[in-house]
Amino acid sequence: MNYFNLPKIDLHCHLDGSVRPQTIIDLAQEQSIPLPSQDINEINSLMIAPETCQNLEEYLMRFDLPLSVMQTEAGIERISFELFEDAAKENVKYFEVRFGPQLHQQQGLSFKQIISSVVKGMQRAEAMYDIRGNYILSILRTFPKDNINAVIDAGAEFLGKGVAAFDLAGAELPGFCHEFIPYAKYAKEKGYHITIHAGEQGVGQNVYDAVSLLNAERVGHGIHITGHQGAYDLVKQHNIGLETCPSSNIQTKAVDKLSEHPVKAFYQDNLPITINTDNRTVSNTTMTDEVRKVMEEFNLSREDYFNIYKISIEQAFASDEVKQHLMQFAE
Ligand SMILES: O=c1[nH]cnc2c1ncn2[C@@H]1O[C@H](CO)[C@@H](O)[C@H]1O
Ligand SMILES: [Zn+2]
Repeated sequence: MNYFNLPKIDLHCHLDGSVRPQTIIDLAQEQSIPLPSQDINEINSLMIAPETCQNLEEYLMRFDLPLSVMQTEAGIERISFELFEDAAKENVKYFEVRFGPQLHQQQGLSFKQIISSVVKGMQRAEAMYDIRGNYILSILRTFPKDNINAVIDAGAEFLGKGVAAFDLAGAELPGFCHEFIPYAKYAKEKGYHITIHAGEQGVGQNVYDAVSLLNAERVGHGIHITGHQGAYDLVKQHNIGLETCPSSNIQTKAVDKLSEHPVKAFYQDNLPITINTDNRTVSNTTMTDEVRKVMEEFNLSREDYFNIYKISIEQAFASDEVKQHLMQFAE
């Protein structure tokens, strides 16, 4: 099967984990930021999470370098444009990209400037290529909470105009959802969709909490509902979208190897799974690669692929018009 040509939908991809290595070099030069090396291969290898990565925390250390050049409006706009361009060129037709506005204030940008820059970059790509998109605002779970509502307020102006959802990301501790109830509620009241990273690092209860306490409509990863019947049943009953990211899960040791990934078992049990990249640079992947890996490892057919494509449309935080457009590519 020609995986490159298949129409694809990516609902879980981080902007800062998906920066082109050459862009890091260019922007560092423009902004006089010292880099550990000027060699593109060296920069590339500093950005990719190594095989020896032991957990999510080690994986997350790869984000400091790209974030150092994502502190100006022009830099953020360019990186956003390039990510949508890269995705469009491998036939991603709809793309939801997430990022943490709190991570882009090292040089004093306001949340409005930051969010407006990512949206501008996306819109520039939408005008040039056959791709549609939306942004998801990720709050870092380990950061102080005093500016979360300010992020939500700044993003609310862009709802329906490039921003669609609220997310929690970063290191995953058991029981984290309890601390975020008022923020998720506020985001929902403002009109955000809700997706939450949960059940990535072993704790199925976190998925249960994300759905029951935070009103999550989708969860990032969610694979550890396998060990928690209550969470599994809740996901099934409420048709909660599971944003699976197979390569990332292997790097962070969420699963030991692809054959042990529950994506196929979930699919066979009619759970709404989607296939996504998580971090194109840090996980050294593309949608073409993720789709190929899953389909070949689990012997999925073309019909299975288009079933998953349609699940992704159903789970997308997109307008009805965009969903209809995406249905044109379905078989
Ligand atoms: O797989 C993941 N699980 C949890 N957090 C993540 C993952 N990938 C990236 N980030 C976190 O999200 C922030 C905003 O994009 C990144 O800076 C990183 O800390
Ligand atoms: Zn993620």
